[in-house]
Amino acid sequence: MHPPTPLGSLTIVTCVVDDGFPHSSVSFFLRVEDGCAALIFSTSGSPPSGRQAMRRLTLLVHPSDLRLLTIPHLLPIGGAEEVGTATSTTSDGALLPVFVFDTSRVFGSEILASSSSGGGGGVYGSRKCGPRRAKFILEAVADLRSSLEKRGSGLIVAVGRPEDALAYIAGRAAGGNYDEDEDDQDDDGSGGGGYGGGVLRRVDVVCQEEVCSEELSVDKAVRAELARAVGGKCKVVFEAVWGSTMYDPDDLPFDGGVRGVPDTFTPFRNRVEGECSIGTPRDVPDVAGLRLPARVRTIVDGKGACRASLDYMPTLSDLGYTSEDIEYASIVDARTAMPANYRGGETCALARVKEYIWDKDLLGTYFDTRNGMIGPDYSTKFAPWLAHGNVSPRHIARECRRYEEARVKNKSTYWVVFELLWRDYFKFFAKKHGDNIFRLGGTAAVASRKWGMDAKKIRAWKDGMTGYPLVDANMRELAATGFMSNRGRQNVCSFLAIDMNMDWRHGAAHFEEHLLDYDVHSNWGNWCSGAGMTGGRLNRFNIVKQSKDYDFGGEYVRLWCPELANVPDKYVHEPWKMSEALMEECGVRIGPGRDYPSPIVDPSVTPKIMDDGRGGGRGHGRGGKQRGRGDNGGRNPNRGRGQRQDMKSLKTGSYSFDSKYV
Ligand SMILES: Cc1cc2nc3c(=O)[nH]c(=O)nc-3n(C[C@H](O)[C@H](O)[C@H](O)COP(=O)(O)OP(=O)(O)OC[C@H]3O[C@@H](n4cnc5c(N)ncnc54)[C@H](O)[C@@H]3O)c2cc1C
Repeated sequence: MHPPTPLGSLTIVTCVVDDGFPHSSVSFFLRVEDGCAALIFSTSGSPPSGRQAMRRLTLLVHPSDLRLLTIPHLLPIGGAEEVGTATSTTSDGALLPVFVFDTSRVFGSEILASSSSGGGGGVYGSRKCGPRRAKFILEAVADLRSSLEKRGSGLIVAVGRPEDALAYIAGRAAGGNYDEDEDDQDDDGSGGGGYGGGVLRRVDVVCQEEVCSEELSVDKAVRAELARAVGGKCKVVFEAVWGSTMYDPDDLPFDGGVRGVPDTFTPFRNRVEGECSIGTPRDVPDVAGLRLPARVRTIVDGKGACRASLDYMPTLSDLGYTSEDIEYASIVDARTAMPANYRGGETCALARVKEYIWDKDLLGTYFDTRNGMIGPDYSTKFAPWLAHGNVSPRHIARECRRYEEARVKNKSTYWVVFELLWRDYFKFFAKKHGDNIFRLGGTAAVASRKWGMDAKKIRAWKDGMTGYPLVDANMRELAATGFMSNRGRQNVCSFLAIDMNMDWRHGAAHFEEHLLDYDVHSNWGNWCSGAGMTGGRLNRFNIVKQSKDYDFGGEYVRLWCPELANVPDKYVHEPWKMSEALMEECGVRIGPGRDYPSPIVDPSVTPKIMDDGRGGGRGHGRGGKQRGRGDNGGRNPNRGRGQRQDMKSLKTGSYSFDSKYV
């Protein structure tokens, strides 16, 4: 272990998962600077004589990024440097990382129970974070702790309201001028860490810039609580720093920056690729840069209500999950498309990047395989790790470039970076449109559409019992594994929002509960767009045609709908067309209350919504994205015939790097 930091400064890194609607997660980084209470910073670990004043405290708040590689991104490089308005010095600093599980907004038995019941507290009857993703997050936090420990640091884990936990830790680090209750008094009665009320002059909060209102409300609460806890004695400064995208918003070539981002993807892509470059991640600080303060265990001893300590790690049960949830989260379905033995965390994320790109050499064929639905290798499966900041898109883009230089450069090697650009786009899009991405009428404020609401039908969609095998297979896969292919997502989204004409937000919230890779911007942006609520033409996916195009022999459908295992290929995507005799022959009866349901919506009827003049187009989707292979809008079912041609016409673009962070 590296020796504890010398007297001078302390950095606390706090990562707060706040994974609910419309949150993703939030990490807080807190730095105490320029002198501190002696008990904390003594190099010997024992208190020097006399009391020393803590003059400055900086909180760095960074959403979603559970990886060591996040830390350098937010730290000023060597010595004094401006971080927005907050000038800080790291040369003699110490880093105290903290992760808070938000049991007041995301986890916690009351939150989880109220949402799963579909009652007043729930968001469209779905929970903010299902147990499978919660398990992934726990693994990621444990991995981060282990990485930090290997570098002589550690990770404080806490539960509760982030604002309370941070204020508690800051208060104790500040010298006992904040305590949550009497029980926290030390034996010497000095309170908190027993520092006897050192004088804190300034608290800086530097956070990752948030985009959606719930995340912003957490920031606000943190600001208020810190001000309450330590603000009477010192100045509190809050600074937001952008992160988690390949491109910096400041570099965007649109008038008004993010506010000028086009509402369709193609013009965004063309200009960004032509005029911007991808930022380069910084190196992780060395051991000296990550050193823990002495007596850190005195500051956070696990005794407070938030249980903050270097050893504490909640269980799923502590987070409010039931025994059924816990059992469900532990089951690994052999049919999963996720890579074998995947786990949350940077270690596994980097291993998957290496495996996919280098060991299995799959990057060079991604464009041709990406529309698959079975197995770990048809697409990268990077999304769950990206969503939790276990790996950065900049790192992946750099690996793609390295691969191009070492092996081959082709459409596939470009296409992964192209997909990551979609991810960037949805974050910028969410920032531009704010909470409109969560509204029924979407960013285009569509008011004309008459939505249906049928709880039983929505339940059937969620349970994979719509009678449309491709939809049902995908929904069952999601429930059983927490993953669904992009092809599947587009189809089930279109089916719920257009064919079933149900409030699309039920679908988005269901995805939010179940997806391992849930990301507020990508999920709600894709749903809003898929439902046709971002403007432009409505892009309906013809489910039967899609089934035949992408699951020709029905292998995928049979995998997830075993009732259909013996149905002949000809009928596997339209089992309702079988005669009673054929059903008998292949051992499945189709119909209400039978082995497999009949179609929930009449396959012979084009959804009414397609007649409003917006349907029939292709390539609208997320603003002109043509991944639908020319999926037709429903009026002309043959329109998609030239799909493969369309695929070929998708043009390769380019990407370049900005070396300014190297
Ligand atoms: C209705 C709907 C909801 C979605 N919800 C999410 C979500 O919550 N989180 C999420 O990460 N992706 C979401 N996506 C996008 C996409 O389906 C997944 O990113 C992808 O399927 C994940 O698998 P992969 O990592 O193998 O992707 P790959 O095909 O290997 O793509 C590489 C990476 O590019 C990014 N990417 C690819 N397609 C998209 C896209 N359309 N939008 C944004 N980023 C993209 C992802 O980060 C992905 O990991 C959604 C798509 C739809 C249609």
